[in-house]
Amino acid sequence: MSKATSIDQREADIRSLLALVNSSVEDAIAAWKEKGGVPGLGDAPAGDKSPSPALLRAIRVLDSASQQMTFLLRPTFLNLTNVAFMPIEAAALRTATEAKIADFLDGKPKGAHVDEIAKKTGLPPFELACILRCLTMKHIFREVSKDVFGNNRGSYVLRSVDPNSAFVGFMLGEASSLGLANMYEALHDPEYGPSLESKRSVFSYNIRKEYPNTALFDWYLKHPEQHERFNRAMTAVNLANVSDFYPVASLPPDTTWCDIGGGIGGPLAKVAGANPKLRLTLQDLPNVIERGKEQGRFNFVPIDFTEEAPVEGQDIYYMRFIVHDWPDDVATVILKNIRKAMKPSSRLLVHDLVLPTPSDGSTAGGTKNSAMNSMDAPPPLLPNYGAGGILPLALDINVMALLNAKERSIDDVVQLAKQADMKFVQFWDGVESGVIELGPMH
Ligand SMILES: C[S@@+](CC[C@H](N)C(=O)[O-])C[C@H]1O[C@@H](n2cnc3c(N)ncnc32)[C@H](O)[C@@H]1O
Repeated sequence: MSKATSIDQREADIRSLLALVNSSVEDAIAAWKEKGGVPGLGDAPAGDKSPSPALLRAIRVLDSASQQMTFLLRPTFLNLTNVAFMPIEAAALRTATEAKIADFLDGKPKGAHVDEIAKKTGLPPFELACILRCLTMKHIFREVSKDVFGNNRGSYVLRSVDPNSAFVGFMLGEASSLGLANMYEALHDPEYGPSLESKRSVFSYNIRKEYPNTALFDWYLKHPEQHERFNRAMTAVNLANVSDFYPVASLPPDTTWCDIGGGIGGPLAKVAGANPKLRLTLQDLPNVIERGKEQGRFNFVPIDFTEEAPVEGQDIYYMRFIVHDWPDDVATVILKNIRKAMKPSSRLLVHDLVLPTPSDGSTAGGTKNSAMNSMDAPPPLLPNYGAGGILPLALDINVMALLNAKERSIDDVVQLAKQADMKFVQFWDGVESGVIELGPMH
């Protein structure tokens, strides 16, 4: 246990946290101004602009400092409810999303009475009012007057045309009810607990009676509606766009860029927007590629990346949120398949959430890179930013539960790359996520 701090030091720490809140708020306002100005509670969200790394950096400090500060000042039981009550908010959000309430409220600036919303959705009015009022406390919907609810910035993205609604549907649908449920029981199970195979995850445990030996992506093949929603959900993931922290715009004309496991083309469309002179290829499973074709304009080549190499001789191979979907043995096979297709100058960009590593001057693959460390939070914040740095750690649990997979540190990826005859070139920091650039070893 750490040595108890003096009362004076504790007060000083809280004031230091408040100073970090103040400075990070100014940084966040400046970052929003770059994108047109700070949004209000009632505004519709501004298009699908990706957050800048500067904004993500400011928010990381703000979340970290404000949540550490309130944790210190709140009674312990109330701190516990912050986590233990999360399923209540999640259930309310799922219900409002499934009922398409944001669609019904669209174009109604004065909102609608809960009785009217209840009639439209087939849900009972008393319960519905409880659900909507709870969500208004989190700035999702607003209560215009007693029992009259309207859309706001938080609810507008729940309209069914918006991929964010698919993301909520996926996370609070199969990811929660089949992925995160019964985690304790699955991890205790003598067959599923110790196994590292994709088809022995918590998700596979929960579906084992109906679908024995089945991993998530195989289950999706039998559930086209959820599969479609999953593919749309991925296009909602709006962290820093790769072109905001990797020099996509300055790549020479006709550079070939192959997005492996690119889904229905969300990330590739942003790459095309940053540099229209690139030659772009989208690869994914055949049925996903068919859906991607509806988005147009790329070279579409189906692939099973666990079985075959991607298109040969590309300048850049790019994978976003792919390596984190697989246990080490399969991830190595995928990297080996890509290595087969690479020419000496090819680069592989592994874009994932990156687990923090200690700031002890350690190296990735023997190459120092000062920008690669995220365990550098200013004290008294936790070195890994605590609440402000939770995303990679939370998603580490999510991919573990769904696929027996994991998020990785830079060194973890470099170790996998070595087994596939690839070496570390550089790390590109996107704050929440990052790109690990790899090249052929020989
Ligand atoms: C987490 S999603 C990421 C999609 C996209 N890269 C993005 O960031 O939005 C994983 C993708 O891997 C694809 N995938 C899964 N197994 C695959 C396989 N064996 N071969 C090719 N693609 C696969 C899925 O269809 C899905 O599009």
